[in-house]
Amino acid sequence: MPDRSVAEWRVPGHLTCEIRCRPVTATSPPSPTTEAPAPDAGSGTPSAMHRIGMLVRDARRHRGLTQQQLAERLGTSQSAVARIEQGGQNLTLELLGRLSEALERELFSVGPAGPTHLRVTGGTPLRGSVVVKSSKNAAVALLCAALLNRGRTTLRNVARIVEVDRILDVLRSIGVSATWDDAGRDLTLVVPDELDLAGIDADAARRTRSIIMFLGPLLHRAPVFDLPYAGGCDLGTRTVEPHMIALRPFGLEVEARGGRYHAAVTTPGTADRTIVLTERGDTVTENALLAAARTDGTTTIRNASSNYMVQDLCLYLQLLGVGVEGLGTTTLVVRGRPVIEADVDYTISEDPVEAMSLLTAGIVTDSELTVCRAPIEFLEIELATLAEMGLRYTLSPEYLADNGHTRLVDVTISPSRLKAPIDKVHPMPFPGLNIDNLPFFAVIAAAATGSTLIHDWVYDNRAIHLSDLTRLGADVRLLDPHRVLVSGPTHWSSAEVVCPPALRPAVCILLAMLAAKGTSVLRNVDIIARGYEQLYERLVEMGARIEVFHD
Ligand SMILES: CC(=O)N[C@H]1[C@@H](OP(=O)(O)OP(=O)(O)OC[C@H]2O[C@@H](n3ccc(=O)[nH]c3=O)[C@H](O)[C@@H]2O)O[C@H](CO)[C@@H](O)[C@@H]1O
Ligand SMILES: C=C(OP(=O)(O)O)C(=O)O
Repeated sequence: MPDRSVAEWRVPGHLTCEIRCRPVTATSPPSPTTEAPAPDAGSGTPSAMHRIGMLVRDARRHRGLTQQQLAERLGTSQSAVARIEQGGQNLTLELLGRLSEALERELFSVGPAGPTHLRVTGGTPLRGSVVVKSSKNAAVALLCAALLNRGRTTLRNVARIVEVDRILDVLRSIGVSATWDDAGRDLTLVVPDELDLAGIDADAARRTRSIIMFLGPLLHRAPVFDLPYAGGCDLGTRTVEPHMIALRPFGLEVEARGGRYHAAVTTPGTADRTIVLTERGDTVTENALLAAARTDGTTTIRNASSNYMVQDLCLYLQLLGVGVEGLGTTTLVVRGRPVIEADVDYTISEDPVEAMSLLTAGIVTDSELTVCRAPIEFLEIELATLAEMGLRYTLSPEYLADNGHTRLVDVTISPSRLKAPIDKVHPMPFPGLNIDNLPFFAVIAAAATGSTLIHDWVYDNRAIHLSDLTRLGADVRLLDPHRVLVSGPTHWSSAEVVCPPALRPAVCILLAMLAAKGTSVLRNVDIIARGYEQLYERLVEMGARIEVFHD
């Protein structure tokens, strides 16, 4: 196999026509009428016509249409629609186009076919330096926060990731204007006087958990509204109850029914309020801040998260003229402004989780590597733990991020002989070890001598995905859904692995492949684009051998 870089693979030699099946979530409305049965997918591999038929049927049901209603939109008969869905109708491109229009969704597109896979030839060190991009989690919070502002919000240095696109799709669907600058880095948002909440892109909304952060801003915009259920990675059940508790003092009552949150808002009774969060969660703190920002009087939020994305949000709210005190602490005091109309520019700060991912890439490949613009305040415990494990690194003098607040450093790591830490590695809300950085310790622990206990008390399903590292030769024992025991050092070996359906574990497998001699294949990597911008290209620039390919 020739050694081709990602850049070369990204220029397709030819275009293929692809029928791209968009998954329909479990919350789709049930099929409302009597209709001809669709082909039985369990009876063998369905033909292309059957697959298209199933795709049409799923899309129709997702829109809540009967076969008869779809037939009317197409100007055909119900029996013709039944034939299409059974795979018994030859489809012209013209008919596929009309179907897409009638179903209001792209059923086919021209481009590289199928999901994205990686071919990774590992076992060689990386070199040079890499710059940390801005954070996914601050970006989604600020996109939701922009809904508060009647003026123009320009967000600078926005990560070009799928999670941002999903929230943008939702914002645009309700009428928000969102325009990238020519370089595609800065985003200008203008919110209309009236939002089209009925037109919300439910498909995009259901793919992200961050849609929950629409509740805080929207309670100022409409007395009743609906939002689709929040979705996201497969990390196990994630509660929304703390959000409901936090938003009740602002007059918001939410009933979850039929795949949607039905929200009703009454005017809060008191001028000032104190909210005690039952969990020190990041998005729940952000939701409380978003609700408080336009509520008259003073809101005190106790047990607030002081994590990086919350700090970015506080800084943006301050720019909007909202009084926010207690930045970086667990008590935030907000003096709301019922009308916010300000033209502001805010530069999103660097992502500590991306920084940790890039450091891990260097550590497990025994590299001399510099990770530039790492937000040190949000990596201190991680680095202290790594120092304890024997990692050799140096830090540049600190400098400020473009938001004027976040402290950055360049971290240079050197090849090190790692040993397991004496105590377990476990996350805590900031200033603890970041919950999203924990999975990377599994890969690092596999490279270290001795046994490391990794305790993910937070997510029911995230640690489970780490057992995929065994496919590459690691000794990872799942003690229970929350605890893995990793014993090293690992003699990594190449393998073919299907990407776990969770962002950080997926990246962990990729990084282990960089450490493994020989050629590995990582299948269905599209989930990585949810939170990382051009990760493969940037690793290739550091000397990694990664090819992107499609079926
Ligand atoms: C868009 C965004 O910003 N996402 C981050 C945010 O999600 P988010 O704020 O949505 O995280 P969740 O509210 O889902 O919290 C994660 C899990 O931790 C539990 N929990 C949380 C705090 C607490 O004090 N006690 C407790 O038990 C929750 O019940 C849940 O099971 O925070 C998570 C935890 O840092 C991160 O993994 C996500 O990347
Ligand atoms: C769990 C994560 O994020 P989200 O809240 O967007 O699912 C993550 O970033 O690893």
